[in-house]
Formats: sequence, C-alpha cells, structure tokens
Amino acid sequence: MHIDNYINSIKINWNKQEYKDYYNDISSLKNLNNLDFKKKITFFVGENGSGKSTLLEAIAVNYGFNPEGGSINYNFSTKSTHSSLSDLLLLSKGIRAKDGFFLRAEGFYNMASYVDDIGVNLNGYGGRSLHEQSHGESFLALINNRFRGNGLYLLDEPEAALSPQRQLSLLIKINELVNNNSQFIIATHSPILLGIDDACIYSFDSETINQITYEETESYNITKLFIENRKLLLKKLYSN
Ligand SMILES: Nc1ncnc2c1ncn2[C@@H]1O[C@H](COP(=O)(O)OP(=O)(O)OP(=O)(O)O)[C@@H](O)[C@H]1O
Repeated sequence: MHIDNYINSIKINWNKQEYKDYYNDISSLKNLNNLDFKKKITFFVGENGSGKSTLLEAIAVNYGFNPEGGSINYNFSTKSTHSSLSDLLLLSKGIRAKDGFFLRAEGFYNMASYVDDIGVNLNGYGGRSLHEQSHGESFLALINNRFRGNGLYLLDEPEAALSPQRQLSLLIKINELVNNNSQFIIATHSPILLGIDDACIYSFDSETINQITYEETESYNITKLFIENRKLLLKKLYSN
C-alpha cells in the first residue's frame, strides 16, 4: 500500500557540491543517491559515527528546521556547525505538515533556553520551564504537550534522556501520533523504540544504506546476547 508522507524520499545532487565536506568520508553517505520513506516511521541505526545524525540534520535543515532543533518557527543558533549536505538534498514532499519538530538530545539545553527567552506559554511544555525539569522529564513533557499530530517529527537519539519506562511512554506517544497522521524519522540505538512494529529500519553500517529487520539490528542482538548470557559474556569480555 502506498502511503503519502510529508517526506516521501530524498535525492542527493552531488553535482551541486562546491567543496568537500566531512561527510564525503562517511562510508554510508558518500555513495548515497536516494532514500525512500515508505513507512510512517523510519529508523536510522548504525554504529557511532556512521552518519545518522548528519543525514537527519541535513533533512531537517532542508525542510526548514533550525539545525539545533525546535519547530519550524524556532530561529536561534548558538553555533553554526551544520554541514553543507542539506544544500545538496532534494526532498520529495507530500502535503505540508501542519505540525513539526526536530528534537535532538544534543542541543536540547540551548533549545530550552530559547523557549525561556521568547517567553512562550509554557502549557505546551508541561507548564514549567524546560530548565526546571530533569532532562528526561522535560524531553517527554515537550513531546507529550507540544507534538500535536498531523506532523513531521525528526528525533535524534530521543532515548538518551529517557529511562526504559519512559521509552515505553514515548513508544505509546509515537504510536498515537502516527495514528494521527504523523511521520517520524528517528536516529536511535534503543532496542525498545526499534521494536515499534510496521517501521522501516535503515542501517548505516555498510557502504550503502540498507533496510534491515528488527532482529538484524545490533541494538537488538547485543542486548539479547547480554541479557541471555550475561555471566558468560562478562567473563569473555574481561579476559580479552
Ligand atoms: N561538524 C562536523 N565536522 C567534522 N566532522 C563531523 C562533524 N559532525 C560529525 N562529524 C563526524 O562525522 C561522522 C558521523 O557523525 P554523526 O554524528 O553523523 O554520526 P552518528 O551515526 O549520528 O553517531 P552517533 O550514534 O554517535 O550519534 C563522525 O565521525 C563525526 O566525528
């Protein structure tokens, strides 16, 4: 079944590149020409440094989000370090999303300061300054109160601040929002979030970006191995 998403696919126009940037040395990205977003939820998985955040940020910036995170309307920048990859992207868009947010664990502090500075109504943020809540509390308060549905949500490692219990709460919220016409693209290492069904999982661990199953992800396999064989595994790890 064809699903019309807010972003249906991306293409990279390498001919537009004027100068080499760090992503030219990232295996998964240097050979990338296009990528489809066929499902309401797409996960980016892969080893640290495999290029997930770089691609997610480029998509976010090209769509109009602030590179440090926030909604389309947020316009702040504490440092300009985002790559030029966003300039090379061509997004194939469906209808315009009514809501949207680019949420990254990294840079959340600056975004919270911006919310304080502009003096917005804090009801959308759990009723208290994001700085007065714990990292995990504020992260989930934002998602629960500010994500309204019919939206495009780009999340970079949302599990970083969340306990396993709250990752389950996030999973429920994502499911609710998807049922309310939302699209998610999520870079994650969480074996809990990756367990959401009917998602497309893209692995950044080889020369091309490949679709894999939940059971093929490292997050699933290493967690399973550890829980099922903890004592034996620890013995082996310590002896190496
Ligand atoms: N602004 C930058 N300038 C130079 N190199 C960068 C920059 N940002 C990221 N890199 C490098 O690009 C590579 C990919 O980084 P990226 O953050 O996209 O990885 P990732 O897959 O999201 O990793 P993680 O799981 O650790 O978040 C890394 O080797 C990183 O050091």
